[in-house]
Amino acid sequence: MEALSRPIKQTLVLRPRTSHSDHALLPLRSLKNPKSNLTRTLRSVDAKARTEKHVSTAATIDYSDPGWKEKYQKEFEARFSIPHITDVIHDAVSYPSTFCLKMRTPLSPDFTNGYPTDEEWHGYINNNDRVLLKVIHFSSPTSAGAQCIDPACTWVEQWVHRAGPREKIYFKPEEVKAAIVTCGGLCPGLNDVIRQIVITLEIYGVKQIVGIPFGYRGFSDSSLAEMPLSRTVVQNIHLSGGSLLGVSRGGPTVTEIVDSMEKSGINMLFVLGGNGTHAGANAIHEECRKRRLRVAVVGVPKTIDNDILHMDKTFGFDTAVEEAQRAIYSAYIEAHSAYRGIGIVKLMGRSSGFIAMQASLASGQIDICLIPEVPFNLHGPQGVLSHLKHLLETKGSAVVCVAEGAGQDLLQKTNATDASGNVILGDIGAYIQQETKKFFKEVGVPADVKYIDPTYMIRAGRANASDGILCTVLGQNAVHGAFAGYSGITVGICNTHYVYFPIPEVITEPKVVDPNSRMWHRCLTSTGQPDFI
Ligand SMILES: Nc1ncnc2c1ncn2[C@@H]1O[C@H](COP(=O)(O)OP(=O)(O)O)[C@@H](O)[C@H]1O
Ligand SMILES: O=P(O)(O)OC[C@H]1O[C@](O)(COP(=O)(O)O)[C@@H](O)[C@@H]1O
Ligand SMILES: [Mg+2]
Repeated sequence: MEALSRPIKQTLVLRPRTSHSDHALLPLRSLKNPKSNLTRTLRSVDAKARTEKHVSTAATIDYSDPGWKEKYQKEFEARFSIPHITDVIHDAVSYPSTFCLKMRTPLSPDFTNGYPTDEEWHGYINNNDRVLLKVIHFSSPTSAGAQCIDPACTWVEQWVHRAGPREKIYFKPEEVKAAIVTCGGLCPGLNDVIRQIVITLEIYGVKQIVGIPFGYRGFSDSSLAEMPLSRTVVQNIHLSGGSLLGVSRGGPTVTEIVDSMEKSGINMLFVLGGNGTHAGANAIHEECRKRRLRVAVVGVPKTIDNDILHMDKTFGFDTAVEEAQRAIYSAYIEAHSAYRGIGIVKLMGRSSGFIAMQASLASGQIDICLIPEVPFNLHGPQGVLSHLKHLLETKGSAVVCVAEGAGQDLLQKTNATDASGNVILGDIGAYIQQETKKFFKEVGVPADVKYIDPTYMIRAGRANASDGILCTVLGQNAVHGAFAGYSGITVGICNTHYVYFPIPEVITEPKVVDPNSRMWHRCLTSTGQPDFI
């Protein structure tokens, strides 16, 4: 039995998927052997491409083979095909959907008279609908932010599955017991997603909906009872931050979780969380398959850091950037009002600097933005401290925005981890504050240094309007995905369209800021900072 609190890389088994007959795009049908060497090679090529912008894959793909592009696209289709309960439960039958916005009168409680309306309604998603994952045709590997598959940066179409309600569903609503669990740290919007999942489940006709208290822990702790949920219970929960259900890190084993689900009769599980939670969700999905349970496990990515692969953004991120403005503004006012003032703001971002970068850009008050993806020196003639001295001499004050994962190489490592196995980072903000004070004392010039860490104030807030809408669409699509019979999937927004991804594809590594991207360059233009190397 394996505990849940392990580093993701040890747990993830990237497995082949079989494709459900009516949801494969016809020209790109799954390969007979999706676990071929080519699959593995291309996966690593693609991962490398994400971090290095362009790749030389001559050693792994034979570009002289006129069919290389078609092979790549087939492999891609296999990788991004979404698991379906009929992959293992071959006799699972489908029913006409009970989700039809032409039938908004309350549905009969037991559906004994059959399912609503056979009339044609053009509100469903076809299983073969797809969304393009990449929309830019880079004509050269040197183009800003270019991600290329071959050295010539050829245009290769990469399609992913469109999210939304299907005409056929694989669960009878009266036989569904749906559960929702929220794991990891807080993030604005959790309550909005819970609310939408409950409301949409009720529209399908589900009567048994429960919340699992305090993350995965709620599956094993007998003192924590399931929380019954309904539209009445969730009606106003989005007006508060946090999670109605509570959150936690660490927790029971996958076996314990699935045992508990079986005991309680849960056959739809909605899992709200980040990369760790999704690794857990995928393990639960795999265990359900192993036991041949007719269960749908669907994730909704929750990461304030916006560090999940392939998605335009995750909920809570916009709110975090907006809330960060208040901290930055306070730091600016403190610095500007002091004699030779320096304000330092630390923002969230364990491995990705999206919040720091966007908050810096939005505020226009940041002189130095430091993110995990871009190494920097603090000391020395090119270092941050020398630049701060220059800023005090030329502007009279300065404001620094640092992401929590930045400059970890400058801090002493502790190897400490939290209950989920995440490395506990050193406090880079406090370190910069101390070193700044020390530096100005040593050079014998005054500096008034103020440090603000708004992390928990930001995390605990309620979602802003744009995140509220994102949560609404994601929550609704999670329910549509489960009813359509998909499992081991997560929902996301991709090039402004909503899609389903197989979970492993979005958590192989964190999404990071590309230091060669236009957005990072815009940030540098805005701050006017030099390279600190
Ligand atoms: N590799 C993993 N496999 C299975 N479960 C995991 C894994 N990593 C984390 N978890 C579980 O997922 C939950 C949330 O993980 P955590 O890393 O704290 O937050 P997040 O989901 O936001 O990354 C915890 O209960 C943790 O035990
Ligand atoms: O104090 P906690 O709960 O461990 O959370 C701190 C961490 O949570 C985060 O907000 C991220 O949370 P997740 O791991 O849930 O995405 C980090 O930015 C921060 O380091
Ligand atoms: Mg995480």
